[in-house]
Amino acid sequence: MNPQMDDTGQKIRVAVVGASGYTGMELLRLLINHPAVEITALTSESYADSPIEEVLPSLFGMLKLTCKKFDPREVAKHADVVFLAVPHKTAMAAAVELLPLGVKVIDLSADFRLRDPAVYRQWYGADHAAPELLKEAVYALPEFYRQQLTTARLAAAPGCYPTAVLLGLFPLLKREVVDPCSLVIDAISGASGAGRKLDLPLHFAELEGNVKAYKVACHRHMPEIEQELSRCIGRDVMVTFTPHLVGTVRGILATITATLVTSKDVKELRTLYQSWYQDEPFVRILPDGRFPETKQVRGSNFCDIGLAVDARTRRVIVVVAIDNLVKGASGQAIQAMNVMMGLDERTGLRLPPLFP
Ligand SMILES: NC(=O)C1=CN([C@@H]2O[C@H](COP(=O)(O)OP(=O)(O)OC[C@H]3O[C@@H](n4cnc5c(N)ncnc54)[C@H](OP(=O)(O)O)[C@@H]3O)[C@@H](O)[C@H]2O)C=CC1
Ligand SMILES: CC(=O)N[C@@H](CCC(=O)OP(=O)(O)O)C(=O)O
Repeated sequence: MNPQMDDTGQKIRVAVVGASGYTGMELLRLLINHPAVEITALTSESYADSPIEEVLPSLFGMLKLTCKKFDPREVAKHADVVFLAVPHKTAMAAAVELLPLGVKVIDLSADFRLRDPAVYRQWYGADHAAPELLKEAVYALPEFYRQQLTTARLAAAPGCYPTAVLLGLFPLLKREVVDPCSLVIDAISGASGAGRKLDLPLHFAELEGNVKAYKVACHRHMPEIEQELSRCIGRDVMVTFTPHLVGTVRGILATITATLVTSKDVKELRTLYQSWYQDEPFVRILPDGRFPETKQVRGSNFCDIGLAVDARTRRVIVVVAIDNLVKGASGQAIQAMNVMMGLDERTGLRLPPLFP
């Protein structure tokens, strides 16, 4: 098959719901260069009837489309695939309206990530609008659910922190190299992880020069991480997860520590990771002595992983970096779309990081 077309030889018509936000914007930045895609519809509630190049001046001259208020019939008329880049709770209502109209839906929010509606209610404070769809939705981490994505009509793009943590931990847990009760995760995010909406702690004067822990022991990504780790090894896993906000724009750096239950040295662990991810285009296992940096992945779909072993404490330290808006959101969603539409998974995503 021509890797630049779907199996009918047509361009894939794509709509972005929530085009005015950060992940919507990032979807457009990447999709504009995607050779198999035509962007056909954009929605925004606050900027209805505004040309996108006015809403997002960085796209001036690159995309001649006007944002409309969300109308599922209008969106479905113009699209084969719809990305939902809107807040939790809004996304599930939109998916319920869109799916019967025959489009594929890729949701960037958390609405279809958790499989148990009771867990969703506990962490998101609302009843799920479509619990039956939770069974159908595929958790869109292509490195682990590639096969399921090939036939999916509803994909739930993982959260940004879970993406980094799961890619960093799966090989260790699958190969039973660490004690699953010993997982401690410290992760740092830039402010774009919180979206574009106005919020006092994100004001320049409060954010610049600051680093702080937040939602300590109660972040809603904890159940998402635990769900996927538990599925990975077939028994319940709990983690200690501490997110931090730092005064920068993009990037997540996650440092994961776990107690080794076998006497593996760092060379053996690196070999394990290299073989685990050898066919993965977006996971890079760094060589001995090198550790990931957010600036080395910025603007790209890469997930960089570095490893160390502290022989004194018998703990392994896994450091992971991603760009929260790319591999942590929009790039990953496009990667999932490529799989769902039978395209080469790398299409439109072969971007070197933006450095310095
Ligand atoms: N930022 C990140 O790093 C990541 C974000 N996500 C998830 O992706 C989704 C989008 O996040 P992000 O782009 O950062 O958020 P933003 O706040 O930047 O954008 C949200 C978008 O949704 C629209 N919107 C807001 N409220 C409503 C509503 N009630 N009904 C319809 N549309 C609404 C907004 O604009 P308008 O008012 O113009 O319609 C805007 O286009 C969220 O669910 C978020 O959790 C996931 C992974 C990473
Ligand atoms: C810095 C910051 O505020 N980050 C966000 C993570 C956003 C994200 O990736 O994920 P969701 O789609 O699950 O909202 C937070 O902690 O809520």
